[in-house]
Amino acid sequence: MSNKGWNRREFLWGVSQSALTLAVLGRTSQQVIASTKKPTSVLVLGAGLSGLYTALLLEAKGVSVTVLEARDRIGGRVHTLDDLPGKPEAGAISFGKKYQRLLDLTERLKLSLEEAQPFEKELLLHIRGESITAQNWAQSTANKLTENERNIIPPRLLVHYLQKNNPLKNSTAWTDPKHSDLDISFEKYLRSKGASDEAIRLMEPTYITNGLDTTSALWSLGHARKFQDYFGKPIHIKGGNSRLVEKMAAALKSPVKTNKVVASIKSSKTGVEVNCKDDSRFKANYAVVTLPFSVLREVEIAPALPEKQAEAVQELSYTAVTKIYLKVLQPFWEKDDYPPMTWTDSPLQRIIPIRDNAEKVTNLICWVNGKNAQMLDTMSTKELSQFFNFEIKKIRPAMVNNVDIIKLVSWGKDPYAKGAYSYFAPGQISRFRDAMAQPWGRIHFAGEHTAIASPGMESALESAERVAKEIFTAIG
Ligand SMILES: Cc1cc2nc3c(=O)[nH]c(=O)nc-3n(C[C@H](O)[C@H](O)[C@H](O)COP(=O)(O)OP(=O)(O)OC[C@H]3O[C@@H](n4cnc5c(N)ncnc54)[C@H](O)[C@@H]3O)c2cc1C
Repeated sequence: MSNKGWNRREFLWGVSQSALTLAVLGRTSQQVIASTKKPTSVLVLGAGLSGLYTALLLEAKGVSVTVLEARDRIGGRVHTLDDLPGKPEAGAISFGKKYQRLLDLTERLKLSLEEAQPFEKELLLHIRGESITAQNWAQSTANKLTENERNIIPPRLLVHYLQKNNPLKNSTAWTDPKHSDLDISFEKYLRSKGASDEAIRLMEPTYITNGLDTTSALWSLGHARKFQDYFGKPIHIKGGNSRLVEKMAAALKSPVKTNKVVASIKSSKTGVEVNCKDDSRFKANYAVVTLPFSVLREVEIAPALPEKQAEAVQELSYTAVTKIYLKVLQPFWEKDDYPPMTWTDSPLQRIIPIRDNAEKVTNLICWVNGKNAQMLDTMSTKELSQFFNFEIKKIRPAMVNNVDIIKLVSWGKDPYAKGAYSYFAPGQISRFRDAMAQPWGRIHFAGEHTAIASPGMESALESAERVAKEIFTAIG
């Protein structure tokens, strides 16, 4: 996992001089191939951000790369819904000015950035069956928080507890064994910092995991530190984040092979063999696996992974996220005179407006995380639609008949993601962190779940750089 002997700038300079630039500027790729010491081939499994960036980095040094992707589209958890008004994102939405790798890539690929929609300042709270404006929250009878907490609106409680006195001073500190005493239940940690039962109840549903009790406090603090260090004003790629992965794929010498669902990976002394569900077979000197562990656990790996790594593949947690995209038929907020955004302690959790550049609401997303998302995932589309209408009648009657469900996206049910983001349960950082991304024979591992320092999309790119260095070292 270390970057010993590598200077990131030199490494990227190598890239800027070769595949990306050549492909993007249309120069011949022969010069790149000429720089290879020995002919080496690599199978990259998965065409998400980490797989595509790995492939570009390897091609830049003359490695012959084949990318295998299960879906009929590239990008994985970067997916702009081009078929919906306003082109909302199904996956990654925004990033910050310190996502250096992502910013370098967008510059090289001549993509434009623009400010992403900021978080809504005004919102309607619907708590314990009552509708309350944020301004009236502190005095509301539905507010059962303690004296120390009652001035904080429920969506800000987590920020309050996570950013106040975060013991992790930088974005890699969560991997330092000196903090392993924090690898305990996040709920227990929050209680030790004074969080009341009611604060726990309100924080639980919308947190970015499936439960406060089943999440490591160390992971949560590390995640909070990374976001604090990396984010700032949210930005995104003009026209949608899928434009980035599309351009990355187009810059590859060999097109991504889509509809290739990897079923088994074998590593031997001389190379790797990958078999896909359509019975196609691919051989190369090395494989880079970027599949989320939630999916990799169904792929046969031979020889079997070492015990701890195998446990990590089986047990790493992934957050269920279900998004219900809504078309606005009538501006219902003009009827009830509340802001368009709703935050509630009932199962629909958050209904967030999507705005165009003129701030006009184009549509809405009902964004549900964790256990509530898992509950929605058990429903048929018809049942979910009935449940949604039943719930909005209670939380926002003005919405009834004034919004229409136009799309459902469930990352939990997605067969090639099985969750939106990885996270560690209590005790898992100490058990798995060092073992989980170790190369096994000729199989190497990348993907957001294997990164250390950076969050979100940047973490996928961080992992690609690390794995490309591993392969270059292995080639010699
Ligand atoms: C709802 C949501 C919101 C997010 N918001 C943000 C945000 O605002 N900012 C941010 O920075 N990040 C955000 N992220 C996180 C970001 O999208 C991910 O960290 C990043 O895209 C992960 O890239 P990856 O390459 O590691 O994984 P993936 O993108 O999942 O790539 C893995 C690839 O492997 C493929 N695959 C799976 N199984 C197989 C198989 N058997 N055979 C072959 N291929 C297979 C998949 O189809 C996929 O293309 C969000 C993610 C989600 C889901």
